[in-house]
Amino acid sequence: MSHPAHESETAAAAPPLRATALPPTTDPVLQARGLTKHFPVGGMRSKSVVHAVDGIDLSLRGGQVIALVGESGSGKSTVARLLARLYPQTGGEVLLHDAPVTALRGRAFRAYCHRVQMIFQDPFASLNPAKSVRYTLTRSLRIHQPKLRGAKLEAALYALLERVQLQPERYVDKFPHELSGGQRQRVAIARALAADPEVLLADEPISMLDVSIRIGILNLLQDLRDRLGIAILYITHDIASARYFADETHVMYAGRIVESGDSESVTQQPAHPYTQLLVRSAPDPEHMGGNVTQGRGAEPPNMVRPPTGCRFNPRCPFATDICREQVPVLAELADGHRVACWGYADAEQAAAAGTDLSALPVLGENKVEVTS
Ligand SMILES: Nc1ncnc2c1ncn2[C@@H]1O[C@H](COP(=O)(O)OP(=O)(O)OP(=O)(O)O)[C@@H](O)[C@H]1O
Repeated sequence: MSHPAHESETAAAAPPLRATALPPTTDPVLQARGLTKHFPVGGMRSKSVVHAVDGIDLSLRGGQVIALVGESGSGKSTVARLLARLYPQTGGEVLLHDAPVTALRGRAFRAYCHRVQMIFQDPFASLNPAKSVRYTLTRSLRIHQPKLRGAKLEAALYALLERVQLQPERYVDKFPHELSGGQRQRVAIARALAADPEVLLADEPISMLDVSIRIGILNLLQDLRDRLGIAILYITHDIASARYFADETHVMYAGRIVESGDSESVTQQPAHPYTQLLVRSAPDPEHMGGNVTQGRGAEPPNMVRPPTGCRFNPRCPFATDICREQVPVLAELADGHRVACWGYADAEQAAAAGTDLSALPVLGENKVEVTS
């Protein structure tokens, strides 16, 4: 049996798949507006639901990476699956180039899949172990570009492998068991690229890989963003990798986005007490991918009966009555840096909520950082 080649042996030139790269765009390619998913639980007679995602807004532009960060169970994968149309939403909408997307099957769904592709966490499970790289990629090319035949199909196959920095002659006839984890993830990415997509939804694409090769996969995705102008949604529990890789970071807690903005601001001046906790719990950026701790004495929230008001309030050392009673308003801290926390509300927002500034938690101007 041949052994997986070392990751460093895989580098190959990476010419653009398209003749010309798409320039970064200002108009959103893919948007979520008020996206909500409640999963029924407890059998047919039960009215209980898991509040997996509640009212998420996201806007992905071409040539942009957005990270969706949060601990396990916060709803990140559900957002990605809703955007991939793997199941219907309970509320809100998905828009592609401003047009609502409704199809979950049929021709319209297939057309959507050309534009929006998903990469999964586990490259070991996502490739058929009985099929060679050639078979897997050729099949995907045939599905998405049925007019390709003969030499043109072979050229497209080689271009795909080069695009993911695998030397075609060396890897085209390999089987998954002959590849390292990183090489398999590259093949999975190549399969997604066969559709020539505008958007990649990457659900924890490095979390199952050796620490030493994670950076290589993120660099590859960055290259796809830069050269092809692909929009990437990067799902991760690792806020350190979001800082390194993403243009914008959105922090999710218990089905809601609690903070968003450019990655540097969100990770270097975290405002929400939960983001502060994430940043403090993050591993050394040199060793991307550590698990987020739950915080001191903290319980993950019950998603069937989530806490009222701010869902983080049972874990928040600053919480006051208003945090337990009312969903926080969105406060704009700086250009595009937003936080859903009563500690940053202004007098007008406090008055609209029927209270005054003295009833709000002491954050914002008097910010105290969470240290556990
Ligand atoms: N098909 C389903 N049926 C019922 N509940 C579900 C289903 N899928 C997800 N959930 C629940 O929805 C919540 C959000 O799950 P989700 O997988 O989106 O979180 P996540 O942030 O991606 O977590 P992880 O990092 O562990 O994948 C969890 O409470 C989960 O148990």
